[in-house]
Amino acid sequence: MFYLIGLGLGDAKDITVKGLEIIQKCDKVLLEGYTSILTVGKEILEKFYGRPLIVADRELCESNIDDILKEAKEKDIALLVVGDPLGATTHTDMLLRAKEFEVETQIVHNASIMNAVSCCGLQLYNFGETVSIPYWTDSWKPDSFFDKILGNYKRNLHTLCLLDIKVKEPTEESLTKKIRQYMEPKFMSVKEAARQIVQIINNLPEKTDIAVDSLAIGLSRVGSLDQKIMATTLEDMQQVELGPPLHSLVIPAPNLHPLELDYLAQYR
Ligand SMILES: C[S@@+](CC[C@H](N)C(=O)[O-])C[C@H]1O[C@@H](n2cnc3c(N)ncnc32)[C@H](O)[C@@H]1O
Repeated sequence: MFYLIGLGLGDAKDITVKGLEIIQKCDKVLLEGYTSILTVGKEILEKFYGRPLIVADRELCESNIDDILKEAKEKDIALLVVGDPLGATTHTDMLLRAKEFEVETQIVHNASIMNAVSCCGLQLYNFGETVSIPYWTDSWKPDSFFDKILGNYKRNLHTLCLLDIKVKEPTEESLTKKIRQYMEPKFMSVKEAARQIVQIINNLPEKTDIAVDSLAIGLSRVGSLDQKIMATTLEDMQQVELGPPLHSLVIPAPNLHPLELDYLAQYR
């Protein structure tokens, strides 16, 4: 059996009872470590679950998944995913592949940033399409996510912006010299995301509904005891420090429900 188990967002104790019981009986437990991270590290999880975990990077999950699934035909194997295993991640491909191999699967759901974002007071019903904001490089500055934010805004919908994570990427030097060397993991902050959005707005040929003085909400480490939420203009968000990762940014709709406004007031 192949299990996909969500770990939730906070710490080791956010695992469900069902998930923990499965982890404890499995032959092998993998921890997916490239689409999200918990505020606690692998060692703390291992101590809490009482068993070793194998970190599964993108290469293992994408290129070597067939080997894992073949093994899951005979053994019980679990893949642990931070948040919900199907929330804003692409793990459905694994489930389809498992079906091809006739491997039985079970999903254990948990909280995701996709629903926990409601901690800022905005109603989930009023969110539009979620966007991902990628890290810009000197030569690659995609801005199509801004059109989606604008589309939501025009329909009076909020936008959840998920921010780029870069783990185990080859360094420039390793690519040219063909050596194995990886850069330090990078997690985009609300400050960096706001800077990219402000740059897009400032480069637009004409004004749009979203301006640098539009409201934005920064969220960090949602679900953990030291989560932080801050509501301010996009311009000011460029200076906001919300501490260690992970961060998300929300661009609220222009006309908020009175309850949303009241709740948000505590974060301004
Ligand atoms: C691929 S998505 C998360 C998928 C995860 N499986 C889930 O259901 O939450 C990763 C992005 O979500 C956001 N995120 C995840 N957990 C977060 C948290 N606890 N606080 C703030 N943002 C978070 C960050 O922007 C991060 O880069």
